[in-house]
Amino acid sequence: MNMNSYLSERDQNTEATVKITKDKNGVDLVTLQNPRGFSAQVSLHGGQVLSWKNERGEELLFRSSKANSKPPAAVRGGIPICFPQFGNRGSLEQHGFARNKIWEIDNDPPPLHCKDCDRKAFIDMLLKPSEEDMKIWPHRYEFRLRVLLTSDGALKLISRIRNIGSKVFSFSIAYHTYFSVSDISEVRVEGLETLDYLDNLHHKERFTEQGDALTFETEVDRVYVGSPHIIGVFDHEKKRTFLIRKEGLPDAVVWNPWEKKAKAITDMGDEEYRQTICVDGAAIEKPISLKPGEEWTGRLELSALPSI
Ligand SMILES: O=P(O)(O)OC[C@H]1O[C@H](O)[C@H](O)[C@@H](O)[C@@H]1O
Repeated sequence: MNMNSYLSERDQNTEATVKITKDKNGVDLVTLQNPRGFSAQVSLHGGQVLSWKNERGEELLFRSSKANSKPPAAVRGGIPICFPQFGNRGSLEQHGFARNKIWEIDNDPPPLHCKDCDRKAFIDMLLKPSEEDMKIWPHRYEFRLRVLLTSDGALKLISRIRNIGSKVFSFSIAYHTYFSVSDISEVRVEGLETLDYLDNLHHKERFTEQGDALTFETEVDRVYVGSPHIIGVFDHEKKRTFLIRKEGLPDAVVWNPWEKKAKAITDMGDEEYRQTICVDGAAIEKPISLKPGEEWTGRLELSALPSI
């Protein structure tokens, strides 16, 4: 696209919009667009962000060509929400059930302090347990998720989880963010140097990160504990930097399946591991405990910037 057509297209979009359509499985699909032409798509299946595009229409999140979008399958790509369990660290199914459920649109959410919400490119969703769900995880909760596109194109996910039952419960959570990258060999992750991590490839044993920035030459499947509020993912080939800002999410997961694991995964193309890196804001090592009536808030903000 040349600069003139880009500018005239941008000028036409002066308002933030929220559109709700149905996907091929009849599930609501919410499209957010900001005045600059950034867009995001969120499915009520899993409350999952499936797409995030910049003002030039370039996709910033990876989604596998083999992704199965039929509920209750988990969609491989975008930002699946792992709740109330991460991985196999508990008795529930892998990554908990939130990503498999159909969420509802929350038309009347409790007030939320949010400085970017005046531009209206956001959607509120809600997940509550059914009586069937209570047999699997016997806790009464309300999980509210706001997905928001800011006026400069950042994607924010704000979660509020409230204990509305009469017993304490605890949970883990991860925003399992599949970034789209040119090639994994071009990627560097900064902000995790010298931190301790739990290595899922070595029985969750604890190690300390030695090197400088993280680069990839083999499978990586780690939970970095107590990580900083900002992590950077640099893509040298695309000259793009993703910044991950997080609050209330002390840990960070880094995952790339590499070749062998990718071949074993049926909903991922053999070579597609090269086009993605998962870097998640998460709370895993110390599960979050909520007494009756208590609420937890976690915020994730993703921005995509040109590399300097
Ligand atoms: O295949 P999934 O259930 O979506 O999980 C994909 C991956 O998620 C996390 O990164 C885990 O640490 C990995 O062990 C797992 O392979």
